[in-house]
Amino acid sequence: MAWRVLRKKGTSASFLNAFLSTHSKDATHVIYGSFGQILDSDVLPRVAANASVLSNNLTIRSFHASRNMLTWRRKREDAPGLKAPRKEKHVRRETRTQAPVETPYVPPRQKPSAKSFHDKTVEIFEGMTILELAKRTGASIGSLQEIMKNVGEKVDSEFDPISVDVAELVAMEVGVNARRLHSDEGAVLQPRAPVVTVMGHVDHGKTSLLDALRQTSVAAKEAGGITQHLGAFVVDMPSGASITFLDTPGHAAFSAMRARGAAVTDIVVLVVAADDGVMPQTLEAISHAKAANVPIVVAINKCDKPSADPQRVRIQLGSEGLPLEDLGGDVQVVEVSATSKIGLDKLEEALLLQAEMMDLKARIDGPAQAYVVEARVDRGKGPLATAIVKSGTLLCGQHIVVGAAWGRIRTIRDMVGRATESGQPAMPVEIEGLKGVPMAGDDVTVVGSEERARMLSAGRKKKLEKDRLHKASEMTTDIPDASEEVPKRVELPIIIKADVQGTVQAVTDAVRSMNNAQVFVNVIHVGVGPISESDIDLAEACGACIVGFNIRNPPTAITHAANQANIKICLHRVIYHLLEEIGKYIIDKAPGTFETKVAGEAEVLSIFELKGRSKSKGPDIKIAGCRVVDGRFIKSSTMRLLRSGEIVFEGSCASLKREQQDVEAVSKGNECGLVIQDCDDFQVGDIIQCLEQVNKKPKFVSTVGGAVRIEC
Ligand SMILES: Nc1nc2c(ncn2[C@@H]2O[C@H](COP(=O)(O)OP(=O)(O)OP(=O)(O)O)[C@@H](O)[C@H]2O)c(=O)[nH]1
Repeated sequence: MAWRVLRKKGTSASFLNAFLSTHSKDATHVIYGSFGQILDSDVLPRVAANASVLSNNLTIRSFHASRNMLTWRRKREDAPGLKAPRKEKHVRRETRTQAPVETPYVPPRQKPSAKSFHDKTVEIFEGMTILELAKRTGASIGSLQEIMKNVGEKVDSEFDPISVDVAELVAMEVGVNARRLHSDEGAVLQPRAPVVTVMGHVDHGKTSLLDALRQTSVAAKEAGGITQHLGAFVVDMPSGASITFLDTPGHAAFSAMRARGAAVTDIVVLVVAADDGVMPQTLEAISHAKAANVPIVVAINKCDKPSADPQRVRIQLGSEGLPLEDLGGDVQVVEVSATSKIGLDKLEEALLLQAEMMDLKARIDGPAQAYVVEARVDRGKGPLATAIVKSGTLLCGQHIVVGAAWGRIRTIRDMVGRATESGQPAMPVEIEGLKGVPMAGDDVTVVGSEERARMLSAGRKKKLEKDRLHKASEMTTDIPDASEEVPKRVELPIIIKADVQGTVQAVTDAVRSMNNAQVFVNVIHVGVGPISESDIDLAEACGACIVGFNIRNPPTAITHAANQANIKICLHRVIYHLLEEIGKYIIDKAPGTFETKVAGEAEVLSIFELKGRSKSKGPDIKIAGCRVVDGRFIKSSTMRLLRSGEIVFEGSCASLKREQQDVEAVSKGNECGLVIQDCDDFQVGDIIQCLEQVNKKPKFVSTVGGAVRIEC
C-alpha cells in the first residue's frame, strides 16, 4: 500500500488535488492531514469526491488540532520511525471517499481591523460553500447570506456550493480581495508557447533586441515589416515551435508594469550590455523575476563592440547570486548583438530549451483565462485591451469582466491586427467591446451573462473606490502633529491623463513616489485619452493640476478654460521631463523648513557709549563699532555676539548706521555702528554674526535608474 504523510503548512485542497493528479490511480493513498491546515473540513467531501475520480482506493485521514494531530498510534503502524508528538490531545476522524464530514463552524470572536480587512486576500473557487467563504473572509455566515440576498442570489444552506462569481462579489462586499483559483482538473492539457519578457537596464538594448527578434517573426515578414500592433508579438521557429514576446518599457517609472509583465511571463530575458555590465535596473529585473518565480535566460548584448567583455558580465552576475550555466548553475547565457543580429537564433533556441524543461501546457477547451498587458482607447473602436490568453479559448461574443471593466467581445484581433474568431493559450490578442478601460495586469474573466458581467464589474468598482478612500484616509492621518515643529503638510490634488492604461499607472506610481512629509500628492482622478472638459471641471472644483503624458494637446477651448480657471496643465512625451516638472511644482507648493544661516560676520573694533540723559529718557546705550569681514549685515536680522567662540548674547538689531546714517544693510569690507537690543556687553575683539532665516525647500532627486523622489 502506498501512503503519504502530507502536513505541509498552508497547503490546501488544491495541493491535495495536485498531489492526486500526479500519483498513480491504482495505488492506495492514505493521506494524513489536519482540518484547517491541509484540508478544510467542508472542502474534504468535495476533494474526496474529486479525488475518487483519480483513485478508487483513496483514504483520507484527517484530524483536529495542529501539528500534533497526526495520530501517533496510526502513524506508527504505517510509518515506523516518526517521532511521537508532544501531546496526543486530538480528535481523530477517518473519512472514506465521499463521506461527509461535519465540523461546527465557530465564527471568529474578534472582527479584524479595517486595515487588515483591506489588505486581506482570500482564495475563492467555483463550487465553494458559504461556510468555506465565511472561514476565509472571517465574516459570519449570516452576514454573507444577507449580502447574497441583497445581490439577488438564491440563498440556501451554508453547505451549498456557490458560483465563483458570487463568491467574489460577496468577498468584495465584506471588504476583502478575492483571488480566483483555477482548476484544470480533468481537462486535456496541450503544449503551449512560452511567454517571454525582455528586461534590463536603460540603454542596454532591450528595444533593439525586440526589434531584431520581431524581424524574425513570420507574421512580421508576411505583413511586410509591420508596425507593431500589440505590446506583444509571436516569433515562429522553423521547427514549428513559437515564442510570444512581451514588449515592456525600460524606464524605472514603469517598474510596476514590468512587475506585472513578469507575472504573466514564463521566462525573462535579462539583457545586459557587454560593455556596461550589471547596472541597478539589471538587479531590479533579477528581483522581479525572482519574486515572480520566473526563470531567467541572460542575453549579453552589444557583443559586437570592441569594448565588450562578456566574461566580466558573467562574473558580475555570478557574484549577484545568479546561478549561470557556465558556473555550474541552470541559468543559460547567450552572447548576442541586436544591431549586428548575431546570436539571435541561439537566444531563441535557449528560450525553447528553457520552455521545454518547464513543460508548459495549457487547457485549450473551455472558458479562457487571460491577462491584460496593455489597454488604451481608440477613437473609433473605443476601449481596446491587449491580453495574453493563459488557458482555455477566448471567443467572440463572450461576456467578460476585465478588472473593473466589462463588455461583450465584439472583435478579437491577432498581433498583426487581423480579426480572428478566437484566442488560444500564449496568444496575444486585442479585445474590442469593453465598456471601460481595464488596467495592465487585470485578469480577463469570462462570465455567463451580461447581468453577471455588470454585477461583477460594479462590485469591483465599488471595492476599488472603497480601497482608494481607505488609502487616502491612511495617508492624511500621516500628516505630522502641528505641535511638532514640522511645517503643515499641504495637499496637492492631481489629475493624470495618458495615452494607454499602462502608462497611466506608471505615471501615477511615479507621481505618488514624490509624496513627501510636506506635500501630500493626492491623485484624485486618472484616465486614458486627451484632457476633457470634465477634467477641467474636476480640476477647478478641487484646485487640482492636470498632468498629461503622451497625449494630444487639448483643443483651444479646453486650454482657454484651464487658463481662465487658473489650472496648471503639464504635458510631456518624455517621462523624465514630466516628472521633473511635477517635481518642481511640488517643491514650489511645499512650505519648506526654516533654517538659521549666518549671513554675515563682523569684528568689533571699538565701543561707544551713548549716555541716557535722564532716567525717563532710557538707559545708556552701547554701540559696537564693527567691520563686516564676511557676507552682509541686514538690519532686520537677529544678531549673535560671540566671544572666544562662545555665544554670549543673541537679540534683534536695534540700530545699524554707516557714517551716522541709518542703513538697512552693510556689506563686506565696510565699517558700521551696531546696537543690539538689550545688549551692553561688547568687548573689542568680539565677533558679531548676522543671522538669517532661510526657507529650505525640499529637493528633487533622481536615481540613475530613473526613479524619482522628493527629499525634505
Ligand atoms: N553596438 C551595439 N549597439 C547596440 C546594440 N543594441 C543596442 N545598441 C544601441 O544601444 C542604444 C540603446 O539601445 P535601446 O535598444 O534603445 O536600449 P533599451 O534598453 O531599449 O533602452 P530603454 O528603452 O531606454 O531602456 C541604441 O543606441 C542602440 O543602437 C548592439 O547589440 N550593439
